[in-house]
Amino acid sequence: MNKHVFIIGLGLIGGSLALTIKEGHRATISAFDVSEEQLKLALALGVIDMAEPSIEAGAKKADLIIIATPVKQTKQILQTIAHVDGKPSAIIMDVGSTKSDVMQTAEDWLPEGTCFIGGHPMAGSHKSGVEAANKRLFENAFFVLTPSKRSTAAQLTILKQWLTGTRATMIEMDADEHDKIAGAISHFPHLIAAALVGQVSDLSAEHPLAMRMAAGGFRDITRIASSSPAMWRDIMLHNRQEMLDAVDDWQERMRQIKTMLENASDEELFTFFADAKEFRDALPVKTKGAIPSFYDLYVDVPDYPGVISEVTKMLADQGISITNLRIMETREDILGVLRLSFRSEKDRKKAEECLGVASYPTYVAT
Ligand SMILES: NC(=O)C1=CN([C@@H]2O[C@H](COP(=O)(O)OP(=O)(O)OC[C@H]3O[C@@H](n4cnc5c(N)ncnc54)[C@H](O)[C@@H]3O)[C@@H](O)[C@H]2O)C=CC1
Ligand SMILES: O=C(O)C(=O)Cc1ccc(O)cc1
Repeated sequence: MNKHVFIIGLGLIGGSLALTIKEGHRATISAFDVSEEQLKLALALGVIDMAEPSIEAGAKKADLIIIATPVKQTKQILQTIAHVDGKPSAIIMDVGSTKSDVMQTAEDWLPEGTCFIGGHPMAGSHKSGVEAANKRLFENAFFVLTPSKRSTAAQLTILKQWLTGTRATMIEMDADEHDKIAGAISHFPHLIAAALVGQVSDLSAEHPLAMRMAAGGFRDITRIASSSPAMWRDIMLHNRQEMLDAVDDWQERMRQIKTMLENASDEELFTFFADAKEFRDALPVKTKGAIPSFYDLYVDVPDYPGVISEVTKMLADQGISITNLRIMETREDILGVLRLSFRSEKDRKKAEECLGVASYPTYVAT
């Protein structure tokens, strides 16, 4: 019999998972989202087979339930699911960026015998919404699973089979360890990126040129400051203690840097940068899917009618699919005025070559 997958919260991650599951399984995929727009768009894009009128309606018939909402909502949703008389063999998972709170809620609320396994794909983007969903989003990335008393080894194996289409590397981890590591490598960098942007934003009030001159390094290190504010607020609140510890550690590091600068200590400053470079250079090579920024290409186009259709036709003639297109409003803010998004690095490269032949300057700004 056809299996049924039910996704609650059909944005970037829910939509991307729907696409990966569709590839590998003959299952019916349905979804519920508080945003009707997201559901309509998902149906139009073929990301899901049907929309559900409520959480209860979808959860009742599902073999796999995926909660892919912001972490704050996940708690409420688990409480709703707890009252649904669903299939006894159903597996429930989430994809939230924090795990301890969610695992505790599942433990507190779900009836004995209900299977819940925490999940966190360590790949994503600063973009949100089902329109940004991409079946290659998780390729080669780590996908953390946090099994608990609420799951068996056999259920974990079944869940991994559902997720094979992600082509991610599954790792199992305790929720507290997950929150410590994710706190350091993912959550805290978001605080730093937003604080750096704040610093330059304040500076630009007096020196407007700062905004226009912000390039290279500043763009690299602050890309994630363009992420969803609501999502990151909730992640911070769910991983508050780890963030407080990280802020303490950071203040101590800044104090040491201040001393090095006050002492004009050239040797210490050199070592500070050299140590950082050594560790950074030794990070695993960024392969597709390992927390990618999407495959965007900025194209500097002249301002005359029809130029956009000229560019898109050129790419279509070469069989290169564009997944998104946006006209950037401020030329000063970014090199190039047209932002094209592609499904893969290969497509972006092909587009770069194709447009290069036609003498359009292109830029990659990750
Ligand atoms: N964005 C990213 O790069 C990553 C996000 N995550 C986690 O995945 C989860 C989802 O994130 P995204 O897909 O990026 O967010 P998103 O904003 O693209 O999608 C979330 C969806 O949930 C819906 N929603 C909100 N409250 C709801 C409710 N009560 N019931 C039903 N639907 C509801 C929203 O309308 C939206 O469509 C979050 O918990 C986030 O921490 C995990 C890995 C990467
Ligand atoms: O765009 C980026 O680099 C991200 O930071 C994506 C991301 C966001 C949330 C996660 O829990 C994991 C990855």
